[in-house]
Amino acid sequence: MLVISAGIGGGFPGRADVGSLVVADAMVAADLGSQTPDGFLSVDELGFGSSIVAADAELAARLRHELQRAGLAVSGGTAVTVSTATGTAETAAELLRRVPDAAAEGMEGFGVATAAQQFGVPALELRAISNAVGPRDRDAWRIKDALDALQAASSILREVITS
Ligand SMILES: O=C(O)c1cccc(C(=O)CC[C@H]2O[C@@H](n3cnc4c(=O)[nH]cnc43)[C@H](O)[C@@H]2O)c1
Repeated sequence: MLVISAGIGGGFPGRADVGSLVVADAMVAADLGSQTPDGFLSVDELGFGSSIVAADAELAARLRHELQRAGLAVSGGTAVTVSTATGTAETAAELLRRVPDAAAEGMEGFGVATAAQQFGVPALELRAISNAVGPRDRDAWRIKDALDALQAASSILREVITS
């Protein structure tokens, strides 16, 4: 059994371009914690749990390889999960400070991966990039391009998980 969280997402500039795919190595709840006068403390630092779930490394690597072989642009890195989509350069920079290998941003991945983990089921997160993570520019979102990339990836995904 395998749980896959797939959807559109933001891409960190220089890591994942609009229209490309990210197959995450890890899913991180990047804003789960507490603000303090001295900065953000994660749930890990607070001692309340873990903000990271690792993806199934072997499957993630195989999927990236097959997507590349099919001519699709794909990268790895961490998929951060947030409850407020990033809309400023400052927040994007803060997320990269917290999660230096962040490649994509979405709103569901960590929750899905945590549920899978609780049932002992491996998880993957696949994001097709519709927009850059940074200053909000709704007109620049390319949802159709991202959905086209996701559709192209889905048949390859099916082959990888059934082979
Ligand atoms: O209009 C907006 O500014 C806006 C802000 C947050 C979310 C939305 C959506 O309609 C999409 C939610 C959906 O898409 C994923 N997604 C896509 N890009 C991002 C992003 O840069 N940061 C976080 N989530 C993103 C998300 O996982 C949801 O599934 C519109």
